[in-house]
Amino acid sequence: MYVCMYVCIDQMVREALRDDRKVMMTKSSSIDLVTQTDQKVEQLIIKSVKEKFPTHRFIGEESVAAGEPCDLTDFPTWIIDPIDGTTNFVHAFPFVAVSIGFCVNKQCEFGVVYSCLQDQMFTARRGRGAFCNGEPLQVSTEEDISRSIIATEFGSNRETEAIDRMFSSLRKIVCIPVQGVRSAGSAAVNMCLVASGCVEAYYEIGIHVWDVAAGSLLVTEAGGVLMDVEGGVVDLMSRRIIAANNRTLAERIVKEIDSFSPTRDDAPLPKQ
Ligand SMILES: O=P(O)(O)O[C@H]1[C@H](O)[C@@H](O)[C@H](O)[C@@H](O)[C@@H]1O
Ligand SMILES: [Mg+2]
Ligand SMILES: [Mg+2]
Repeated sequence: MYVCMYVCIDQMVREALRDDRKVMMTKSSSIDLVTQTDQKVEQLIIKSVKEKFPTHRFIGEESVAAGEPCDLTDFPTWIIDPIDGTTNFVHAFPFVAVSIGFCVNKQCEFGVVYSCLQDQMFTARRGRGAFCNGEPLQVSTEEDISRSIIATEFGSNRETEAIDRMFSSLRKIVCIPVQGVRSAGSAAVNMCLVASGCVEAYYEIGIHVWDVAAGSLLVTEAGGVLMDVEGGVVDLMSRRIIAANNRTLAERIVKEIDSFSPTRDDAPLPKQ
C-alpha cells in the first residue's frame, strides 16, 4: 500500500509542479494558500489508509479547513499535511514535503516526511531511530548557540501583535549572535534539518499539529528534544514548538522568545 501511495503522490506532486501550481483558495489570511494538489494528495492518503484501516481516525490539514474536527484522541490517528510548504510549491521553491504522523494514545508511533524535490524520505518509528533514505540520522552535537544555525518561520499571521513578538524574538536570537538563521518555508523540512544535524534548532509559533507531528518524532528519534517556547513540555496542539539538538540550546532559545498563544488546534469551533 505504502509504496503504491508514495509513487502516486510523488508523480502527482511532480506533475502539478510542472503543470498546475495555481492557488485554488486561501484560508486564514490572503497568504495562507491552498492548491488542488494539497487537496488531491490528502484525499489519496486518507482513501488509501481507510481501505486498510477503516476504523482509524484522521487529522488532515485540508479536511480540518473544510470543517472536520481537529481532535487528537487515544484512537489510532493519522495526522496529515499533504503539502507542507504550499507557498514554496506555488513558487516552485524547492522545499515541498508530504508529512504523515501516526499516533496511538496521543503518542506518535511513526512519522514520515517526504521532501519531494530532494527525493528524501525521512522516516522514524518510536524507539527505533530516524532515517533519511535508509541512512541513520543524528542531531548536531553543538552545545554553543553562538556556533549554531537556527531555523524559524513567520507563518501567515500578519496581526501586528504577533508580528512584533516574532520579530522581537528573531532580533534577540540573531544578536546572541547565532551563525545563521534559515527558513525552509516548511516546518516539516526544518525539523528534518534538525534531525539531520544541519540545523541545531527550529522554533515557531503559529504552526499546526499536522505541520509537526511527523517531524517531532524524527527529531527525538535522532537524539533531539522538543520543548514548548516557554520551556515546558511541548503540546502538539498548542501551535508552538522548539525542536532542538539538545536541552541546552532549547532552553537558550526559550530565554529569547517573546511568546504568545495562538488559538489551539483543538479549541472548540466558534458557534455558527
Ligand atoms: O500551510 P503549509 O504549507 O502546510 O505549512 C506551512 C505554513 O503554511 C506556514 O505558515 C508555516 O510557517 C510553515 O512552518 C508551515 O510548514
Ligand atoms: Mg504545513
Ligand atoms: Mg500543508
